[in-house]
Amino acid sequence: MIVDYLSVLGAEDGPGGLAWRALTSAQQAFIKSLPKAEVHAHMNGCIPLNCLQELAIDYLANNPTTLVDEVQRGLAVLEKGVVLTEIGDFFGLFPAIYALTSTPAAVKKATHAVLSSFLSTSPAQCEYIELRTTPRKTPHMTAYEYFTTVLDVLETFQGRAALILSIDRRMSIADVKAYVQMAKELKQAGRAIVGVDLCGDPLAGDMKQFAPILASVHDVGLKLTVHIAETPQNGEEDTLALLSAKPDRLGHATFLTPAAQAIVLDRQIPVEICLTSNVLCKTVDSLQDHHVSHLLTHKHPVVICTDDTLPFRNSLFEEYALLLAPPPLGLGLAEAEVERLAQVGMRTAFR
Ligand SMILES: CNc1ncnc2c1ncn2[C@@H]1O[C@H](COP(=O)(O)O)[C@@H](O)[C@H]1O
Repeated sequence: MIVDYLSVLGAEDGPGGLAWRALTSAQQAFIKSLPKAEVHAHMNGCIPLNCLQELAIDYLANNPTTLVDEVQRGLAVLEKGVVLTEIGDFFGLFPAIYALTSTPAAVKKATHAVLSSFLSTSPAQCEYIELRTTPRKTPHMTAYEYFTTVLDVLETFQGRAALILSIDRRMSIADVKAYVQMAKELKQAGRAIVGVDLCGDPLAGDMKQFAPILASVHDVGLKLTVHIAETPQNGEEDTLALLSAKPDRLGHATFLTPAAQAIVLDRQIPVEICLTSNVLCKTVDSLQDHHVSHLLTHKHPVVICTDDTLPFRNSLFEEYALLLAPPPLGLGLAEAEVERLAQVGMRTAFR
């Protein structure tokens, strides 16, 4: 049975909210008690809505003309709840969010709010988070200032958080080289950066050109994770090029071809699984059809993550509820299996 989320969703509910409420209080307590790691969370995709609304008040007061319509439209969509026809619609949400995080003060506030939403709730959503973000130049700061502002705030969480630098598939090769170099220098300077990610529009960029640059992060002890085979249009060439960079984890890995899948299973490359994200972006037909089940039958390492809590309105507790709740709201896994997956998550962290 496929759940028709649109007909059952309340303003605050995603698939995970429904799964969470289908659990007994003992099961909810069990999920809360598990030590967990969040390793696939995009900073600008995880800003709590109330923080974004506060940033919008400042922004609209200080920018009487620039992008006001776009920001108001974007905020209205996020407030109402995002409904996506396909994954391409998702990337259209970010210009409004980016307008609101374009000064160092706004970035500081947003970073603190994101990390607090994972680490400072009671109980915390996770013990440890690897947050990722894309260096971004704005009229108010350089990409280096943006990235180190996030890093400065993150380091105040003292070992409970580390940063991954995201490379966007839409970047020029010159930018990819420059940002990979930035990541290496920050790592060598002893900052709390543990890896590099590849993300963004799944169909942009020539991955054959990106792969050797991405692979070079290993030279300084950084780890590599790549969004891979996220859509059916990602061909085998694209996927194999990314695998040639020897990634240490994979994001999504939804549409691996048999040849790619053989490599992933053979090398035991852990896969970051974002159930709500995949269901709402419609890259999987339903939770029951999600590729995580296939990976689990192969006892392949997977780590359960949130991806973008702002548009998807999910939490790490709810993602775990999707594992435990009985079908069709969840996958109906046994508690021992859910606990094992939480442990895999802690082990696959890059720290
Ligand atoms: C749904 N799955 C996804 N697939 C691919 N890229 C994604 C993504 N979710 C988020 N991003 C990437 O992360 C950026 C926002 O965070 P940062 O500005 O980096 O902090 C988006 O612009 C997109 O490039």
